[in-house]
Amino acid sequence: MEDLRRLLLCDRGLSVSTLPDKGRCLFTTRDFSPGEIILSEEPYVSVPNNSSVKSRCDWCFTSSNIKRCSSCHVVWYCGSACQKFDWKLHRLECQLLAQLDKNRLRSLTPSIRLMVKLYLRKKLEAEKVIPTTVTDNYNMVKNLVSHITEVGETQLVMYAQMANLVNIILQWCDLKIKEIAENFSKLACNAHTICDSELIPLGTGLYPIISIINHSCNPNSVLVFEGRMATVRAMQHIPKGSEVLISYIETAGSTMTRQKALKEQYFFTCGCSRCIKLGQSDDITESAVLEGYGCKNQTCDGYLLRDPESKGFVCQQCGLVRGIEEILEIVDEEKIMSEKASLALSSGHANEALGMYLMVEKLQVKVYHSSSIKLMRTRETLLKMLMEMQDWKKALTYCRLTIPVYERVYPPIHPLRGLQYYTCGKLNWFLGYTNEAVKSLTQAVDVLRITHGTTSPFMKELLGKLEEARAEASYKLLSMDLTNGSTYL
Ligand SMILES: C[S@@+](CC[C@H](N)C(=O)[O-])C[C@H]1O[C@@H](n2cnc3c(N)ncnc32)[C@H](O)[C@@H]1O
Repeated sequence: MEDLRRLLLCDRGLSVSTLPDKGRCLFTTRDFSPGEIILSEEPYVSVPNNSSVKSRCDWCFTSSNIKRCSSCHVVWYCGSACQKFDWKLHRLECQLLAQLDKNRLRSLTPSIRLMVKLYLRKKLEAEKVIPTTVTDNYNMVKNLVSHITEVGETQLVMYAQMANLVNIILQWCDLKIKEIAENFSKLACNAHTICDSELIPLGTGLYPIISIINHSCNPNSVLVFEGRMATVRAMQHIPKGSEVLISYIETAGSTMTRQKALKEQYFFTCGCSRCIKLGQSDDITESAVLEGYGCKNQTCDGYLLRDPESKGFVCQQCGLVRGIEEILEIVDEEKIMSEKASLALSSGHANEALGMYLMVEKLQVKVYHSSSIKLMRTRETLLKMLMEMQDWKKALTYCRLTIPVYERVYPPIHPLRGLQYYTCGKLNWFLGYTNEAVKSLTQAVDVLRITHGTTSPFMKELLGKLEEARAEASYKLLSMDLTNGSTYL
């Protein structure tokens, strides 16, 4: 820990301190500017979320040109370079996986594989096959919080079952189920979901230094990935002596929803600048808007609060009372339709699912506030489906409908907000709305150059698109001037 402190302090303008209510915390020892890289780290161990429909390279996570390992038939690689990087560890894993029967292979989830890889890495470090560094060694894993004493019984039983399976796979006589179970608990509150630049999950990785970073619902930094490499970037000016904070959860929800998610998975009560407002009048309003019902009068955009005197909710804008029974009737209908729609979508009946999601949206418009998160999620699903069907016009309509809610629930610099502007820009571009495309792509660049940097292939593509759109907008303007000019002649 002392070595780590010195290393981080000297090289990166960071230091590790321990606070009684938070445990280890990462602090800055110099200023960081918006978009600046605070920390980059390779995973200690990682694993892709492979499924029967899509597999990825075990090292770099690409899904292109991958081939299955010819010995174990479980792990995939995109080429000999990635296979070589992974070979020291996979050589051992390969022998173990090759021995598993069909039933065992079916229970080989990404979490189980990650744990097997963790123990194999520990063994290879002990045997000096894999060299260790101050920031890359099993002691870093030992230092992670597990919260094992706070884990509920059902979860403990599940960890024990998973530990048993790891034990069967490894076949080591000195392994203790209790220790493996505790390591599963560590993974639950320390491992990170590896995503692509568009924040689509690809797998899971354990990044021991990044795991020192605590959470805030109003973070000053963001975690993004390029392949397996994780990078924490400053989202704003971070003065020397500040704590580096990222968000562990989806921050769009109400304070109560966020706190519930943090308590359930990470066992703490967040005391960030947003969470301390819990129960204050602004917080109650925001929660009613985001997760509550809308006014019965469709032309009124008021939010509703429960009327303690009557059996209903009162619109805080026009005073209209809405009965609980009427609300529940629509909510029930919406729930049933949502379940059917999701089933149709997962069974590959895209057209049927689209019709159902449109009905869900109609019901949600009837019952929820216009800035409801549920309604926003349905519109995101519709947007995604329509894009897959290449119905750009309708997709743009739904994209536009989500933007005001994104602008309400996410701060100006937030990757999801930047990505939604990007989608809007691309759709405008496909449809030939050049000026709108320039506007949305500019908004996307303003956000994503800070959260994602400017050098990744993803960002280069975005910057190229913006340049193209700008050139076309200028060309159109010039042609219009010439046409107008010729009428005057
Ligand atoms: C990924 S670890 C972060 C590093 C951790 N503080 C440590 O000592 O290793 C996640 C755990 O840190 C603690 N934590 C993170 N953010 C916190 C916060 N804002 N307030 C209190 N505890 C927090 C919780 O115990 C949580 O389960």
